[in-house]
Amino acid sequence: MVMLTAHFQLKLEAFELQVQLQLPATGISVITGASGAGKSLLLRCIAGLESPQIGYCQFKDELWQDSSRRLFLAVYQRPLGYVFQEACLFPHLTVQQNIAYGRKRVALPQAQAHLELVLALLNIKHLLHRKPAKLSGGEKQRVAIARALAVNPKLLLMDEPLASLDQAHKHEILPYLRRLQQELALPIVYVTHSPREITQLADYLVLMEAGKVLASGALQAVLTRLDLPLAQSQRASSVIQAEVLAYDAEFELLQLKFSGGILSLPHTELAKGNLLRLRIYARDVSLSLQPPRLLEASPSLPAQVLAWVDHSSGYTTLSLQVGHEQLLAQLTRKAATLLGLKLGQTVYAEIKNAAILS
Ligand SMILES: Nc1ncnc2c1ncn2[C@@H]1O[C@H](COP(=O)(O)OP(=O)(O)OP(=O)(O)O)[C@@H](O)[C@H]1O
Repeated sequence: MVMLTAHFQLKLEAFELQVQLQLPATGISVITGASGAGKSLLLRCIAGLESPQIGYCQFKDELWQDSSRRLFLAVYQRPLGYVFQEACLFPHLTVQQNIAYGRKRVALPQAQAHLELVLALLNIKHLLHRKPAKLSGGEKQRVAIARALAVNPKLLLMDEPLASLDQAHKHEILPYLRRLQQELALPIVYVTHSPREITQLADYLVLMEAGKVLASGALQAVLTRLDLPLAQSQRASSVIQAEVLAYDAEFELLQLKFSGGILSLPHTELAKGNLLRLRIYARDVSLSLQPPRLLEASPSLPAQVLAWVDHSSGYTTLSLQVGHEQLLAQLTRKAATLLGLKLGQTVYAEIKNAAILS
C-alpha cells in the first residue's frame, strides 16, 4: 500500500530537485545519497518547509499539496513530527517543559497515554526534571524525538538524527528507533549517509543523486543492484532475515536458519525462534567451486551466480541467489577470473561473518 506520493520540482540558484516518489505505508523508508544530493531538501518539501514551483504531496488519503490546484498545507497543518541533526532543545526549559512545548496544539484525551508510551519507549522518564545542559548527546536526541512524537504525528521525518552523536551514542539510539516504529505503528522517513543505519533501519530504500531519485525499492533489492554505487563500494553488503534454530553452548555458536541453509555465528545465546536481521558484507563471502565436505565448521551454501560487475579498484562484485535471498560477494578480479564463473552456474558460498542487527 502506498503511504506517500510526492512529486516535487524545486529550482534553486545552483541546484534543482526533481523527484517523483512513492513510499510504502509501513516501516522505515530511508533516503540516502552523497552529500548535496538533495536528501534534506526532499524531506523539507514533504514537511511543507519549501515551496517548490511544482509540488504534489499526498499522505494516505490526505492531500497536502497540489500546485495545479493551488493547494498547500503549511507545515503546522501537516500531521508530522520532524527531528533534525541537532536536538535544538530550549536550554532554559526542563526536559518535561521542552516536550510539553510541542504538545500545546494537541488536546486529545488519549494524548497523555500516548505520551507515557513514548517516554517509556525512549527510556527518558527519569530525565524529565533535568535541563538539557545536564544530558548526554544521546539523551538530548531521545528527548528531541519524544518532543516530535508528543504531538501524536501520523508520519515522522528524521534528518540525520544521529549525525552529531559519537559512535557509542549512535549505538544507544538505533534500537529505540526500530522499536518506536513498531510499537507506535508509525511510518518513518529517515535521511542518512551511514551504511550501518541503512542496513539496520531501512525496510525501503531511496537512493538520490544530483536532485533525482536514482533508485528506490525494498532494502534488499536496492542493496543488491549491481548497477548502483552501493554494491560497487568496498562496504557493499546484503541483508537477510534468519531465525534462531539452536545454540551450541560448548562453542558459543548460534545456529541460524534462512531459506538458503544454516549459518553458525559466534554469539551469546538467543531464544530459539527469534527472527533476526543479518548484515553480510560482500567481502565476507568467499566462493568455491567444490561442494563442502562433511564436518566443516561453517559449511558453504549452494548459490547460483546471477550477475557480476568489475570495478576499477581491482575487485569484482557478484550477486548470488541463495535460497530465496540475494547475496553479494566481493572477490579480487583475479580470484573471480581464476574461478572462471559463468552466469547461472552453481557455486558454494562461505559466509565468513555476519552481524546481527536486530
Ligand atoms: N535554501 C537554499 N538555497 C539555495 N541552495 C540550496 C538551499 N538549500 C540547499 N541548497 C543546495 O541544494 C543542494 C542539496 O542540498 P541538501 O541539503 O538537500 O543536500 P543533502 O543531500 O541533504 O546533503 P548533506 O548530506 O550534505 O546534508 C545543495 O547543493 C545545497 O547547496
